[in-house]
Amino acid sequence: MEKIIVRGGKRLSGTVKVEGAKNAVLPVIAATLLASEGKSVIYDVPELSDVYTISEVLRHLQADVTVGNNKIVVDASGELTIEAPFEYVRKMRASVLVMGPLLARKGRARVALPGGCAIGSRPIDQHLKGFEAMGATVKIGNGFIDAEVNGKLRGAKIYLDFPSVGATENIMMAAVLAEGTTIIENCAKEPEIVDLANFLNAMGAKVRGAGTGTIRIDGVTTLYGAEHTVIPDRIEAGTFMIAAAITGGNVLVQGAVPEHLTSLIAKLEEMGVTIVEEDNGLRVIAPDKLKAVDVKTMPHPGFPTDMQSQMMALLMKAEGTSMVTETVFEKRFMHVEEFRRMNADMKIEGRSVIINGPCNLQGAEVAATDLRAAAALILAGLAAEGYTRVTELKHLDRGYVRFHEKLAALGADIERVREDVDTAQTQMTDVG
Ligand SMILES: CC(=O)N[C@H]1[C@@H](OP(=O)(O)OP(=O)(O)OC[C@H]2O[C@@H](n3ccc(=O)[nH]c3=O)[C@H](O)[C@@H]2O)O[C@H](CO)[C@@H](O)[C@@H]1O
Ligand SMILES: C=C(OP(=O)(O)O)C(=O)O
Repeated sequence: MEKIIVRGGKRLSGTVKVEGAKNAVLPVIAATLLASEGKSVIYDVPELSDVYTISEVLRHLQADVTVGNNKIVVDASGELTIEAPFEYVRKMRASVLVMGPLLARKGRARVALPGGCAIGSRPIDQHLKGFEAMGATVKIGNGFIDAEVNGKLRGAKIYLDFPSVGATENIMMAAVLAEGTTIIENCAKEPEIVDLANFLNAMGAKVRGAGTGTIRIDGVTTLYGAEHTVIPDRIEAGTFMIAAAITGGNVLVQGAVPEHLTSLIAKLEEMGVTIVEEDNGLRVIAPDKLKAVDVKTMPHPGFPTDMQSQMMALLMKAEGTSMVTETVFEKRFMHVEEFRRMNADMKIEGRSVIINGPCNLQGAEVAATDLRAAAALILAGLAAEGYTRVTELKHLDRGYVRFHEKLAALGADIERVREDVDTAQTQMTDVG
């Protein structure tokens, strides 16, 4: 079993470079399926297990995919198949993003129904509502979603009940090759939506309004392979900003885009952290004492749910009572029990968590329950007394490239080890 072992108490300093964004590259890779002519070349692709999973999905659909050196080349100009099986969807829910492109290009898509998720039920009804509005028939049975359109998809006016990131992306990708105009209202405004729109437009699509609450798409007949550089990962950047703040450090997060991080910057400043915009990123300088604040997750430009658990780690070190309210996902608080194993003083009240800081954090053996919880437990470990051992690293590898190496380069006492269950006790003693 692999573990990250971190000994708390080191002040981080230096420079860390942010990778291309996981949540931008996955829809962009799905969108390469729309090109019936030419190859797409995507740059700044992070080396993450999710990138390998979506690449496998595309290969399964008969696209020609080459991944390496932070670049991915996709040739989808040949005959594509239409089915994304459960073995991929179970590893990564974002596999459902091939549905829009397949419907647009092939008139049919068959995608395994995503199963349960540690952060709450995650239906895709808004994606399907959009496809139906464009003329598709959607059937669910035997663990699959089958969508089919007689002829071509037709442009439609679609109002989303919630500004879902995935539904906005899937509907955009379906609409670019539809007949006529599609208008998506109450759509998501995340920077990753803008990145996808830029890539689609580079392929020859006509998408306007990305980044606002209404997107308008005029369908075109053909899309072509294009080149694109993925935006920097604002969640990875935010995670390193918190690493600096939680260790009393001074770190330059290279590649962090201030406009993508306004809510996090505002909250960190409220806590007393100094944030300086430099030419190539954000410098984060921790104060002597952190102040408690309340945080509520919201769709962009609100505070991102993908930063909620890392922020909770930081609030455990702040003086006073903080409240974190999660409004985007149903139950994204699995990390609370793990924080408690580290002596955190916090309790769940409905959709909120009350944190009484500063907590005297102690190292413990803890298990990552989802991707961001993995990062948050390591952050807590940086500020805890003694050794913290974090397991279930498959979650971390979905979204962070060489996380422990980057932290070690900033001065953290951290290593990633493989421990057999039988010898775990001995080795833990050795390390600890
Ligand atoms: C690969 C990727 O980009 N993942 C991100 C994306 O996930 P994802 O695209 O899955 O998130 P959504 O914005 O769709 O989901 C937000 C909320 O809407 C609900 N919902 C969504 C679709 C739908 O058809 N019906 C419905 O009820 C979900 O259950 C959830 O409660 O945005 C989330 C919200 O910022 C982030 O946490 C994820 O990291
Ligand atoms: C929840 C996340 O990703 P996904 O939607 O791929 O599960 C995340 O990036 O934190």
